[in-house]
Amino acid sequence: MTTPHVSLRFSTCDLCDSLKADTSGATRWLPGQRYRSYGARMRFAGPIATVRCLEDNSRVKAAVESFGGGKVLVVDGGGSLRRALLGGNLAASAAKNGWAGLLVHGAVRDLEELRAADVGIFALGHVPMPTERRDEGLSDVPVQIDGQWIRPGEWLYADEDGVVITPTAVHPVG
Ligand SMILES: O=C([O-])CC(=O)C(=O)O
Repeated sequence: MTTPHVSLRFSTCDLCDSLKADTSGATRWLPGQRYRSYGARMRFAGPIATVRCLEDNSRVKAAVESFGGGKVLVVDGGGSLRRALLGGNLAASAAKNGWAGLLVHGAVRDLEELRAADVGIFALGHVPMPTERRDEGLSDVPVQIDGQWIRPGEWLYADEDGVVITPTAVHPVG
Protein backbone atom coordinates (compact mmCIF):
# COMPACT_ATOMS: atom_id res chain seq x y z
CA MET A 1 0.00 0.00 0.00
CA THR A 2 1.36 3.40 -0.88
CA THR A 3 0.89 6.52 1.14
CA PRO A 4 -1.28 8.96 -0.80
CA HIS A 5 0.39 12.24 -1.44
CA VAL A 6 -1.54 15.15 -0.02
CA SER A 7 -0.22 18.66 -0.26
CA LEU A 8 -0.56 20.10 3.21
CA ARG A 9 -0.92 23.49 1.60
CA PHE A 10 -4.53 22.78 0.71
CA SER A 11 -7.14 24.96 2.34
CA THR A 12 -10.75 23.92 2.90
CA CYS A 13 -11.83 27.43 1.82
CA ASP A 14 -10.02 27.04 -1.52
CA LEU A 15 -11.59 23.62 -1.96
CA CYS A 16 -15.02 25.06 -1.27
CA ASP A 17 -14.39 27.92 -3.72
CA SER A 18 -13.83 25.33 -6.42
CA LEU A 19 -16.76 23.15 -5.34
CA LYS A 20 -19.40 25.76 -4.48
CA ALA A 21 -21.32 25.40 -7.75
CA ASP A 22 -21.70 21.65 -7.30
CA THR A 23 -25.30 21.11 -6.24
CA SER A 24 -25.16 17.33 -6.61
CA GLY A 25 -24.73 16.81 -2.87
CA ALA A 26 -21.44 15.02 -3.47
CA THR A 27 -19.55 17.58 -1.42
CA ARG A 28 -20.33 17.62 2.29
CA TRP A 29 -18.92 19.96 4.90
CA LEU A 30 -18.96 20.54 8.64
CA PRO A 31 -18.40 23.91 10.33
CA GLY A 32 -15.05 24.52 12.03
CA GLN A 33 -16.46 25.35 15.45
CA ARG A 34 -18.09 21.93 15.68
CA TYR A 35 -14.69 20.38 16.43
CA ARG A 36 -11.69 21.42 18.45
CA SER A 37 -8.19 20.59 17.26
CA TYR A 38 -6.24 18.58 19.84
CA GLY A 39 -3.28 17.16 17.91
CA ALA A 40 -0.03 18.70 16.68
CA ARG A 41 -1.36 18.91 13.11
CA MET A 42 -4.05 21.54 12.58
CA ARG A 43 -4.47 20.56 8.93
CA PHE A 44 -4.84 17.04 7.61
CA ALA A 45 -6.36 15.17 4.72
CA GLY A 46 -6.58 11.69 3.30
CA PRO A 47 -8.82 8.81 2.33
CA ILE A 48 -11.32 7.86 5.00
CA ALA A 49 -11.51 4.78 7.20
CA THR A 50 -14.36 4.63 9.70
CA VAL A 51 -15.35 3.29 13.09
CA ARG A 52 -18.82 3.43 14.61
CA CYS A 53 -18.91 2.81 18.34
CA LEU A 54 -20.52 4.02 21.55
CA GLU A 55 -18.34 4.51 24.62
CA ASP A 56 -16.16 1.54 23.63
CA ASN A 57 -12.95 2.29 21.75
CA SER A 58 -11.99 -1.31 20.88
CA ARG A 59 -12.24 -0.63 17.13
CA VAL A 60 -10.43 2.70 17.41
CA LYS A 61 -7.53 0.96 19.16
CA ALA A 62 -7.41 -1.75 16.48
CA ALA A 63 -7.41 0.86 13.73
CA VAL A 64 -4.68 3.13 15.08
CA GLU A 65 -2.52 0.12 15.91
CA SER A 66 -2.64 -0.93 12.26
CA PHE A 67 -0.94 0.70 9.27
CA GLY A 68 -2.52 4.09 8.58
CA GLY A 69 -0.98 4.85 5.19
CA GLY A 70 -2.00 8.52 5.27
CA LYS A 71 -5.65 7.76 5.94
CA VAL A 72 -8.03 9.72 8.15
CA LEU A 73 -10.00 7.77 10.75
CA VAL A 74 -13.55 9.07 11.17
CA VAL A 75 -14.95 7.87 14.49
CA ASP A 76 -18.70 8.12 14.91
CA GLY A 77 -18.95 7.98 18.67
CA GLY A 78 -22.59 9.03 18.66
CA GLY A 79 -21.57 12.46 19.96
CA SER A 80 -21.13 11.09 23.48
CA LEU A 81 -18.90 13.09 25.84
CA ARG A 82 -19.27 10.53 28.65
CA ARG A 83 -16.16 8.47 27.78
CA ALA A 84 -12.97 9.27 25.89
CA LEU A 85 -12.50 7.30 22.68
CA LEU A 86 -8.88 8.40 22.21
CA GLY A 87 -6.06 9.30 24.60
CA GLY A 88 -2.32 9.82 24.56
CA ASN A 89 -1.36 6.22 23.91
CA LEU A 90 -3.71 5.71 21.00
CA ALA A 91 -2.80 9.09 19.52
CA ALA A 92 0.89 8.13 19.68
CA SER A 93 0.06 4.84 17.93
CA ALA A 94 -1.83 6.71 15.21
CA ALA A 95 1.15 9.00 14.61
CA LYS A 96 3.62 6.07 14.62
CA ASN A 97 1.51 4.07 12.18
CA GLY A 98 1.16 6.88 9.66
CA TRP A 99 -2.42 7.99 10.13
CA ALA A 100 -2.93 11.53 8.81
CA GLY A 101 -5.58 12.35 11.34
CA LEU A 102 -8.71 11.47 13.27
CA LEU A 103 -12.09 13.10 13.34
CA VAL A 104 -13.75 11.97 16.55
CA HIS A 105 -17.47 12.65 16.86
CA GLY A 106 -17.13 12.12 20.58
CA ALA A 107 -14.60 12.81 23.31
CA VAL A 108 -10.83 12.47 23.78
CA ARG A 109 -8.54 12.79 26.82
CA ASP A 110 -4.86 13.33 27.81
CA LEU A 111 -4.75 16.79 26.23
CA GLU A 112 -1.08 17.42 26.92
CA GLU A 113 -0.11 14.16 25.20
CA LEU A 114 -2.47 14.81 22.31
CA ARG A 115 -0.82 18.18 21.67
CA ALA A 116 2.50 16.36 21.26
CA ALA A 117 1.16 13.72 18.84
CA ASP A 118 2.19 14.29 15.23
CA VAL A 119 -1.26 13.58 13.86
CA GLY A 120 -4.41 15.60 13.29
CA ILE A 121 -7.04 15.16 16.00
CA PHE A 122 -10.38 16.92 15.75
CA ALA A 123 -12.96 16.02 18.40
CA LEU A 124 -16.16 17.38 19.88
CA GLY A 125 -14.73 17.63 23.38
CA HIS A 126 -12.74 15.98 26.14
CA VAL A 127 -13.41 14.06 29.32
CA PRO A 128 -11.01 12.20 31.67
CA MET A 129 -12.97 8.93 31.87
CA PRO A 130 -11.81 6.21 29.44
CA THR A 131 -14.07 3.62 27.87
CA GLU A 132 -14.42 0.04 28.99
CA ARG A 133 -13.41 -2.11 26.08
CA ARG A 134 -15.98 -4.82 25.37
CA ASP A 135 -14.96 -5.52 21.81
CA GLU A 136 -18.00 -3.67 20.51
CA GLY A 137 -18.29 -1.37 17.51
CA LEU A 138 -18.00 -1.60 13.74
CA SER A 139 -15.14 -0.82 11.37
CA ASP A 140 -15.32 0.49 7.83
CA VAL A 141 -19.04 1.06 7.67
CA PRO A 142 -20.76 4.20 6.39
CA VAL A 143 -21.34 6.58 9.30
CA GLN A 144 -23.70 9.50 9.65
CA ILE A 145 -22.48 12.62 11.38
CA ASP A 146 -24.77 15.63 11.78
CA GLY A 147 -27.03 14.04 9.18
CA GLN A 148 -24.27 13.67 6.60
CA TRP A 149 -23.16 10.29 5.33
CA ILE A 150 -19.41 9.68 5.37
CA ARG A 151 -18.16 6.52 3.71
CA PRO A 152 -14.90 4.56 3.80
CA GLY A 153 -12.75 5.46 0.80
CA GLU A 154 -14.10 8.99 0.45
CA TRP A 155 -11.74 11.89 1.14
CA LEU A 156 -11.67 14.21 4.10
CA TYR A 157 -9.93 17.57 4.32
CA ALA A 158 -9.73 19.35 7.65
CA ASP A 159 -8.30 22.64 8.81
CA GLU A 160 -9.34 25.35 11.23
CA ASP A 161 -12.08 26.57 8.89
CA GLY A 162 -13.87 23.25 8.93
CA VAL A 163 -14.11 19.81 7.37
CA VAL A 164 -14.85 18.95 3.74
CA ILE A 165 -15.72 15.45 2.49
CA THR A 166 -15.60 14.53 -1.17
CA PRO A 167 -16.21 11.20 -2.95
CA THR A 168 -12.69 11.18 -4.43
CA ALA A 169 -9.52 13.22 -4.04
CA VAL A 170 -9.87 16.84 -5.14
CA HIS A 171 -7.06 19.23 -5.72
CA PRO A 172 -6.79 22.77 -4.56
CA VAL A 173 -7.09 25.52 -7.14
CA GLY A 174 -5.44 28.88 -7.38
O1 LIG B 1 -6.56 3.64 26.10
C1 LIG B 1 -7.59 4.29 26.00
O2 LIG B 1 -8.73 3.83 26.08
C2 LIG B 1 -7.52 5.77 25.79
C3 LIG B 1 -6.30 6.26 26.40
O3 LIG B 1 -6.28 6.62 27.55
C4 LIG B 1 -5.07 6.31 25.60
O4 LIG B 1 -5.16 6.16 24.39
O5 LIG B 1 -4.02 6.58 26.19
